[in-house]
Amino acid sequence: MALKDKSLFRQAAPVGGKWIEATAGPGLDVVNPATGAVLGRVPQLGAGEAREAIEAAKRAMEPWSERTAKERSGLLRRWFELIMANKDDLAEILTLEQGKPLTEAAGEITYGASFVEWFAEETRRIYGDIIPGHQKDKRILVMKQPIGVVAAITPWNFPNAMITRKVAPALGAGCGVVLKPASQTPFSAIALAVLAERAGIPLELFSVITGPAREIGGEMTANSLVRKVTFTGSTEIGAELMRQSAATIKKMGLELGGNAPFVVFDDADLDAAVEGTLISKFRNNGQTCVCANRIYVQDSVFEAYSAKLCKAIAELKVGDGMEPGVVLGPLIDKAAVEKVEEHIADARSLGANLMLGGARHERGGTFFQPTVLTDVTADMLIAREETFGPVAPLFRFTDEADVIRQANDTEFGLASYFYASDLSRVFRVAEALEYGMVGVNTGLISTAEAPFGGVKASGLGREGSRYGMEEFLELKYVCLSV
Ligand SMILES: NC(=O)C1=CN([C@@H]2O[C@H](COP(=O)(O)OP(=O)(O)OC[C@H]3O[C@@H](n4cnc5c(N)ncnc54)[C@H](OP(=O)(O)O)[C@@H]3O)[C@@H](O)[C@H]2O)C=CC1
Ligand SMILES: O=C(O)[C@H](O)CS(=O)(=O)O
Repeated sequence: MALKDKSLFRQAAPVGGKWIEATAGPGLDVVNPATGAVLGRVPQLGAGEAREAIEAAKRAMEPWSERTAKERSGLLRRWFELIMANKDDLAEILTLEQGKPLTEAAGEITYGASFVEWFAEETRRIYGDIIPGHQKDKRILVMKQPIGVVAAITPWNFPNAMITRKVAPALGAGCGVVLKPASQTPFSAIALAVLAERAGIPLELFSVITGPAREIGGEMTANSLVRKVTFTGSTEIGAELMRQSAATIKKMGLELGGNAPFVVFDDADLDAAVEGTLISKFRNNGQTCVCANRIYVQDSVFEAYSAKLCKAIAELKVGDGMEPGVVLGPLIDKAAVEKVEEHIADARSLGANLMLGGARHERGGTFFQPTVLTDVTADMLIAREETFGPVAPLFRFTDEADVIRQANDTEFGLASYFYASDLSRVFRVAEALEYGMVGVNTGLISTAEAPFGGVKASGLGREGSRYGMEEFLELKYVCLSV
């Protein structure tokens, strides 16, 4: 690891304002998915440290929320500036622990920092209301106040941005945060805490608890000081956390699984559609919850689109994310490879044809060939489950009403995409798709300015945009008799 600032790679975790070193007790190894080499160790913490962190965050919240919005905003801005100033180091740490190519990791750091920048600005615009009274002597005030201690649990696929997308608005709202990052990618979270402390944000407000998820999550969901649980990950775990949180009536923010349709109509710009497919399907090697998971192509353009797509995919370089020119890194682990293989085998056994790839890459390990399947049908696993890998399954369709029905035929509702030119079709289809987000003639929709989130089994709430700040606030109605 050739960091400019070696203090950013810290084998320790901040708990309630104190750093606990990995060498101080039992630790957890963190492995580079591209090589299998151990990168370093983090402390193995548990319910006790989670409780300590929650209590410290509660104590620190009072003076923190009493600071002016301008003061909190200024400290978040400073954190943003430090993240951007250390982008290269943060990107290297991210690539080494998660596997994505260095250029893509740098893009994630910029994307993650944009949430800190955005919520530094939103912090100063947490407006309340004064509503005309219902009686002559009454005045109605609506105040917005910090919800309380926030517990955040984040996944391995975006180990920087999924953290800033939660921690920045929570701190801006005046809350304290206790974070459990994914075990495969804790160093990106720890580096963010190093920089938050350096920016002047009190460390008691931002703890990182590394260790067994179920034990730590159990404390987070049971502890009554935690008033908000914000989670990004699988639908299965999101539902479990919701059940566990019910006893203490916590507000839930759930960014869960997806099964995004990507529809190419006969009036689409096919070159743009291929470009959109590459970014939507192969970003992070297909390991994002908003990746195109089912690609529907209208009959009359199927041959032209699929030929263009295969030509473009064949040029994608597979390799270690630290190598120049690599576009597709390794999958996160062996289980991810096995799920991709299961989806391909199942589809082919039910009649799908292999147009490109289809097997483990010659590099070995968890590298996989980018793959295109045709003649895919709704009865295949790949149509019903999120693949979370570099497989593009192509479906044919005839008419608009039919493809909308197919696109909506899933319990998920996170992201969806379609390419078309006719304006009335654009509005018809965008309004008919049952998803939290719709990309029209684009395969990349994620940005701090917009509300990110899903419906149905894809979750609750929104992150980013002005809506993302509301998730960490409570409304207080004051009825004033004057
Ligand atoms: N909607 C969205 O924005 C996103 C959704 N996802 C979805 O998540 C899945 C892939 O991510 P993956 O990380 O495997 O998902 P998981 O749900 O397995 O893990 C996500 C996080 O939850 C933790 N966790 C796991 N089990 C528990 C538990 N019982 N109690 C508390 N915390 C727990 C994990 O910790 P540990 O690492 O220690 O196991 C990790 O930090 C896919 O379905 C994907 O679609 C992923 C990213 C974004
Ligand atoms: O974890 C994910 O998949 C992210 O939410 C996707 S995005 O925000 O980077 O698009």
